[in-house]
Amino acid sequence: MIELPSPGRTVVMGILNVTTDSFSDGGRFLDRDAALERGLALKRLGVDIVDVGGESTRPGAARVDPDVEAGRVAPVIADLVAEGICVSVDTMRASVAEAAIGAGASIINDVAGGRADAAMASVVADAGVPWILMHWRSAGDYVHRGTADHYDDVVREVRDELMTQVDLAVKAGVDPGSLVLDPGLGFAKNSDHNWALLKALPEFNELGFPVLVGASRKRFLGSLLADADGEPRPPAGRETATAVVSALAATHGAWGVRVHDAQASLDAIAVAEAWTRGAAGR
Ligand SMILES: Nc1nc2ncc(COP(=O)(O)O)nc2c(=O)[nH]1
Repeated sequence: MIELPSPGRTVVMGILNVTTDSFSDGGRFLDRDAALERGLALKRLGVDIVDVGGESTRPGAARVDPDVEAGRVAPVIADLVAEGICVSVDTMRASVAEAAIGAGASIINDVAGGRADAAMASVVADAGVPWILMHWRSAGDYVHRGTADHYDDVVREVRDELMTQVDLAVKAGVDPGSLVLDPGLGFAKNSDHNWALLKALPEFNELGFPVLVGASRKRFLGSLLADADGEPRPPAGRETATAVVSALAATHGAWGVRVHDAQASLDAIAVAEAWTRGAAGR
């Protein structure tokens, strides 16, 4: 069983999108050398995991052929693992997860939480790797990702639906100790849904699984920081808000945060942890 990183503080997962159209960094790291350089830069900054994704999940993104997705991520993963980096693969597809594990990935980050590919659980169980189960009710429904699903009580429903995903994973032979939960901020959820889920982070922690928070540069932060004309803050202007979310996530017990600007969140988490300890040193 491959263990999750546990650095004694909130884990920082640095994002490496090897895609053409991710919402805030699409196309920058499609080149293998550029992707490796980005991964090494993240390692130098001190991230615990580099999360490699080959298919954008932004609203309206076109699906990528599974072979293309695997072809994008596997070589980059192999290069990063060769440098001693802990790598997760961001995919909803069992075939891509299998290729990623073959290339050395040690964590599966699945935005569909197993609901987009019935074969994913057996791939994870056979490989004995940690599996991040993210909540996305309409998993894989890209067309409507930008449209919020209806929730009467988003916290209760997301919590219950995540636990259903846990039950299905365990029934398929996955070790419950290898699971991480993620509320899926922005995945068919509106701003109020996202803020309610963040406020409820302690309730998710009570489920007994590590919780990952993925708020980095997301639209609900842009809406919060809209200008006097109501124009949302663009993605590049959302780094401070992202770092504050990281600090608060750390304060409220998140296992990890998934971010683009690793330095800002590493600094924010260091401040939050010193504050909580009431002392500088660990
Ligand atoms: N576990 C997890 N994975 C994710 N992958 C992609 C995105 C979309 O953001 P990106 O396009 O910046 O990667 N968000 C998440 C998230 O919130 N949680």
